[in-house]
Amino acid sequence: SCQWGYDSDNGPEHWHKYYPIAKGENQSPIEINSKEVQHDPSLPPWFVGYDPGAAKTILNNGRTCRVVFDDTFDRSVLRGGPLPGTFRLRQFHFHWGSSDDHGSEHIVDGVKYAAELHMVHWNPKYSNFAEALKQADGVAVVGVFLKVGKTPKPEMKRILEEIDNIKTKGKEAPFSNFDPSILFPKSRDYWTYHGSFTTPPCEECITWILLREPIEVSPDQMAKLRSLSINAETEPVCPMVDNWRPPQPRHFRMVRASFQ
Ligand SMILES: NS(=O)(=O)c1ccc(C(=O)NCC(F)(F)F)cc1
Ligand SMILES: [Zn+2]
Repeated sequence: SCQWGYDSDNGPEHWHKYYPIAKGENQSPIEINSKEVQHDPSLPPWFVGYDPGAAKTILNNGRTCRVVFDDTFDRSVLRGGPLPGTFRLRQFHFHWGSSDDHGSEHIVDGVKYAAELHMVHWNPKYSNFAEALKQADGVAVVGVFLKVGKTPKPEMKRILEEIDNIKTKGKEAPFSNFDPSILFPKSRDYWTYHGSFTTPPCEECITWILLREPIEVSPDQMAKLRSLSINAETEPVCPMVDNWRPPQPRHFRMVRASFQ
């Protein structure tokens, strides 16, 4: 059936059968090779104005851990950088590996990070997210790499504390008063290119803003993320790990850097 996933029988190599765009020319993720990146001095800085009160719930949807925000008005927004106008924060989620040496979706000069955080925003010039994802300029995702080091990221604590309440598919818990910009690294340097959802329906609607500087988390924090399960409560335990899509062909796309 159409239940896509990351296993050998429903994973990225199968997605095109139900979502033909998965074989498109603007798919994500991609490999970023610094040598082929074009520094664009005209790229402005990006800004966020997030209202902590917009945070609503944290859920396990059987494929990732997602935090959802109220996006019924311009309450938490992203603007600047390569974007035309302001984009509304809708949710953020993660992709990670079964061990610290892989797990990110984008790969930078051959480096695979342990995980990748995606902050998903949509263009309110379209009436809703479902409409926006059909447009080339409909969605903007800020990607942040997670690397494993000795120092835990204190700002990840609240998210990881909720993991025990959303262990299995379909579990949801209230998640309020959270400004996700505390998860950003110090530097605002970024790469940007046009791409797609990295999961079905793989729509080519995303302006990617990938931050160059990773955030550092501890081994225990990564282990906490890996303690999530993809199964429902009543089903056999199946760890939620390796929920990443491998890099897709870049084709004729330019990757621009905001930095030299
Ligand atoms: N991994 S990613 O590219 O940031 C990414 C971001 C958002 C969605 C999403 O909203 N899927 C649900 C929808 F839209 F109904 F299909 C999928 C992937
Ligand atoms: Zn994602």
